[in-house]
Amino acid sequence: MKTILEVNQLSVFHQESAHCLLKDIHFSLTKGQVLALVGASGSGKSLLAQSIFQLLPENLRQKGDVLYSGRQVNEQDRGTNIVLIPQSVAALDPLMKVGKQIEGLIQAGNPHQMMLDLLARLGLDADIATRYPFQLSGGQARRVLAMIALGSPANVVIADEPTPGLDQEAKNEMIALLKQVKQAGKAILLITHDFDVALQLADQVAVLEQGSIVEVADVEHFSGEGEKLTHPFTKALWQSLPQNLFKI
Ligand SMILES: Nc1ncnc2c1ncn2[C@@H]1O[C@H](COP(=O)(O)OP(=O)(O)OP(=O)(O)O)[C@@H](O)[C@H]1O
Ligand code: NI
Repeated sequence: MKTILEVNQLSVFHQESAHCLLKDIHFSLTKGQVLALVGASGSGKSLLAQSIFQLLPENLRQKGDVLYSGRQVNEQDRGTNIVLIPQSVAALDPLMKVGKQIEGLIQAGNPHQMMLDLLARLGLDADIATRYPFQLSGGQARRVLAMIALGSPANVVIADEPTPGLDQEAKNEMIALLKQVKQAGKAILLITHDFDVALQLADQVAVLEQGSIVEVADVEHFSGEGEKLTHPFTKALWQSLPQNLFKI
């Protein structure tokens, strides 16, 4: 299978103190592959997403390689080849109506109709399109962010926490949409706290601890009592699922 995103020896550090926040990260993604990235709050998940996207905060620097189709990622790749569903809903443009923001990214067919179809598929009223971001609830804003990314032509989708704030129905709809994105042959890096979501979508799960990937496990290895998993954090995640609680 052809690799479309490759991350090699990627490190992120403070510009001034050289303190390392991500250390020697490497993984690759092929078409139609979903890699879930899990880890405690503050372990570096969002920084990894931002560094792949080459959009780190100003006081941080990165070194190492991020390759799209075998060449270094550049600014033009953002939003065209690689798209980010950001963790913060502040990423929406506060001065532009929501419908226009979605339509702006849909390049094929009839953008207005596709925008309305996507709204309906995510269980959102059509009148959402005429509102400004501040007039949306947190869960609505999150779904709109996902729509913007899913409507884009990019081959690589980085989803930074796509499900918090969603009720079960909206969460299932988001999972179904991401499954369609996978089936369309796009690669997804799925950052999530919701381990159940990771297991429903991912081919592999990477575990980040204090800036390092400590294990990459095939999703099939999450079975039984987790004997095929190597790292204690990965085992603890598996054992903490409601269906496994009675076993420990
Ligand atoms: N601009 C910055 N300057 C200095 N340190 C930062 C900066 N941004 C993030 N950090 C630190 O880097 C570490 C990783 O942050 P990051 O946002 O990637 O965590 P995360 O795994 O996404 O957490 P969460 O699950 O809460 O979203 C944290 O310790 C954070 O305080
Ligand atoms: Ni984060």
